[in-house]
Amino acid sequence: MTATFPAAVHAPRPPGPPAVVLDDVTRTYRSGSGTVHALRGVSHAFAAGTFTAIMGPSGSGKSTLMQIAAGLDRPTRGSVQVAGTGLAGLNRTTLTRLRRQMMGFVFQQYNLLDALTAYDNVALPARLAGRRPNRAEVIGALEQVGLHGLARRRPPELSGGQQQRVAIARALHARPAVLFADEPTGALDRHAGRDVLELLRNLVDAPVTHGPAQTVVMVTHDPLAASYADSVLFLADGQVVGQMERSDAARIAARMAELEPVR
Ligand SMILES: Nc1ncnc2c1ncn2[C@@H]1O[C@H](COP(=O)(O)OP(=O)(O)OP(=O)(O)O)[C@@H](O)[C@H]1O
Repeated sequence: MTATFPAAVHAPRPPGPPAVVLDDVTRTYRSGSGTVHALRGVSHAFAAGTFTAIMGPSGSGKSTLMQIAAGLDRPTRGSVQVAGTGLAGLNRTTLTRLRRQMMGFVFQQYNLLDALTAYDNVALPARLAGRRPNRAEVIGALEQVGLHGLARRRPPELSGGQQQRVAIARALHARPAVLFADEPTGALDRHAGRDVLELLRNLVDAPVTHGPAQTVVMVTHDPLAASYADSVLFLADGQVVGQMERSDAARIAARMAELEPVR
């Protein structure tokens, strides 16, 4: 493989208190053919103000871990805390409110509303939280991701890379404590993917003027994407089997190759 060390070499930031804590999380699915152990006793603390990539072979539990960390699914056993709040006892309404206040999402398929303009997609979380969006800030977020002048376009009128940047502008504007990204570069070409990764890196590195430091948790299959993170968490068969700090794509790829089942 020809992976090179990315331009995103970054200075370490002193670790803060955890933004997300998983404690002995197990998730079991019952299906027609039996029981699937998607996660088996996973414990991990994602420090605030850090960027973590989650990697592992297909079916190792990455998406399940992210869904549970974001309160979109509940563990069969174990507990999750986000910004100091335990998710276990929360009812659906409180959980939805916490998600809107604290979390942002960037998925492979952009999760934008096609009927809304880029501007209105960025302003949506504020509106959902009952706040009036600040026009200058919404435009500022779009400018920050290089979409100056495209505020009135709807997602179908934008390229994949531009749509993903709208999703990131929405996260910039909402300033969630934790941004969950699931294969955010999966549908993009190399150039657009690099732009997105640099934006995610900048979210974490930007000086915190108000509110909590931003934390990014990203699921990816791509070692080059993972090399933008402070830390890479490796899963296999529903368990954490390793962690690498500030590593380059070649070393991450080598670790992944050890985990992939021989075909
Ligand atoms: N709703 C479900 N019902 C039954 N089994 C499920 C369900 N969701 C996930 N699984 C199983 O749990 C395991 C972990 O799935 P998960 O999607 O978390 O893996 P992943 O590492 O994200 O995989 P991929 O890289 O292929 O997206 C797999 O064996 C999967 O088939």
